[in-house]
Amino acid sequence: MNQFDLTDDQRAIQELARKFTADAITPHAAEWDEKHIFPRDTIKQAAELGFGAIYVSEEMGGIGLGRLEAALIMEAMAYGCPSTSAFISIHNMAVWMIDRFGSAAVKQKYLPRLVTMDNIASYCLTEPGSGSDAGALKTRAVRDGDHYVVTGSKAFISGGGQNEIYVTMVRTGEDGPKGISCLVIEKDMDGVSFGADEKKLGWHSQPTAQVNFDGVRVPVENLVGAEGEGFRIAMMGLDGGRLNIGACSLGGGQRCLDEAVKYTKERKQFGKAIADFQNTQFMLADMETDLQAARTLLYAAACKVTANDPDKTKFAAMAKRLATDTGSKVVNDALQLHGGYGFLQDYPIERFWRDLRVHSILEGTNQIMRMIVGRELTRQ
Ligand SMILES: CC(C)(COP(=O)(O)OP(=O)(O)OC[C@H]1O[C@@H](n2cnc3c(N)ncnc32)[C@H](O)[C@@H]1OP(=O)(O)O)[C@@H](O)C(=O)NCCC(=O)NCCSC(=O)C1=CCCCC1
Repeated sequence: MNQFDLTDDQRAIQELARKFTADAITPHAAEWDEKHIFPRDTIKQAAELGFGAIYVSEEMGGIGLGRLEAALIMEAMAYGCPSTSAFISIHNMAVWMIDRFGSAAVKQKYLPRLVTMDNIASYCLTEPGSGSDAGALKTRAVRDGDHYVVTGSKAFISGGGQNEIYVTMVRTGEDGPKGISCLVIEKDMDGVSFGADEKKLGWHSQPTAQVNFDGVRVPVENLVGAEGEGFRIAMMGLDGGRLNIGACSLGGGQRCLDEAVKYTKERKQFGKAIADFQNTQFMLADMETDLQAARTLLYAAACKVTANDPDKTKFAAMAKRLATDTGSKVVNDALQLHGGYGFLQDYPIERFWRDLRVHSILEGTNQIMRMIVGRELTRQ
């Protein structure tokens, strides 16, 4: 695997995440998928390694690492289960928003229970009527004394109904991105309710549900950043989230490549291992090449986001687009190389095929990623 000039510390965190995956994730992932088990205990074990607060400073209980280290962790965990890795990534994105933009009071109130993952955070931007056009969201928060009164609904929320904390983008002002603010809302606040657990193609180890707010009274101190800064904060959160979703595709894709190499060396047809046919070798060669290329771009993008480089949003979008498209292509080719067996649940490929499919849709579709890159290139 590409080491991209990793430091000793980065290799150590990668090894820690790989060992955790081999011990605690890989042996159980097929069962979580088949029985739709949400592995809260395993997630708690991940938090004990610091994986619930990757970007949070050590004084606040986190491990204070950067975007490349986070990508290494997510990539390693996705080798066992892309769904569980992505779920932990989303929590980290929401926690980063609180840690980076929250007041001292809001950080003190929420971070101690989030870093341990005793409470888990959801990221609430998408609504039934606004997906790609996130700036058109309608959930309204009206100021009433020292509270906001929140009314509206959020759709496709990972952890919806299970998580305790909802980092929610709401409209406090004018139409469009500038009227949006970010609020921390708790599951147990009066007026919070949830839709049914969505039935999905993949990502079975995590719940997904609509979250509804019906006149929920949220203390003003739960505002993250100033009024009107919510869209920018949400987008900055997604710059990091998109890297991690890309990393999950790379980890899942690597697992499928490794499975395909193993299978084609064992499977015999026409009197020899199918790995000895040129067609197989060309396919495996392209899978390896494409994964390495996407990984190199993703790690470079991660360094740019950590450094707050002016090009960071463009690089995160390019990396998310390339890594998730590559993951989808690699898992599809791995399934083809497994022949009919790839279509059966006896082999892990079909689970990865289902889990990786959504990565080119969520946290910004790959069409929106191209739009971001195109806009940056043509900006006057
Ligand atoms: C790119 C986009 C389409 C942009 O839109 P517009 O044209 O309305 O807004 P525009 O004019 O581009 O911008 C407004 C202000 O905002 C600043 N800013 C934007 N990005 C950033 C950024 N990255 N960093 C800092 N500032 C940013 C921008 O500069 C502007 O400010 P200014 O007016 O200049 O002062 C945006 O809406 C987007 O991206 N959609 C995809 C949503 C989408 O990705 N969901 C995913 C939801 S989450 C999800 O899918 C999950 C699924 C599973 C569970 C977890 C979550």
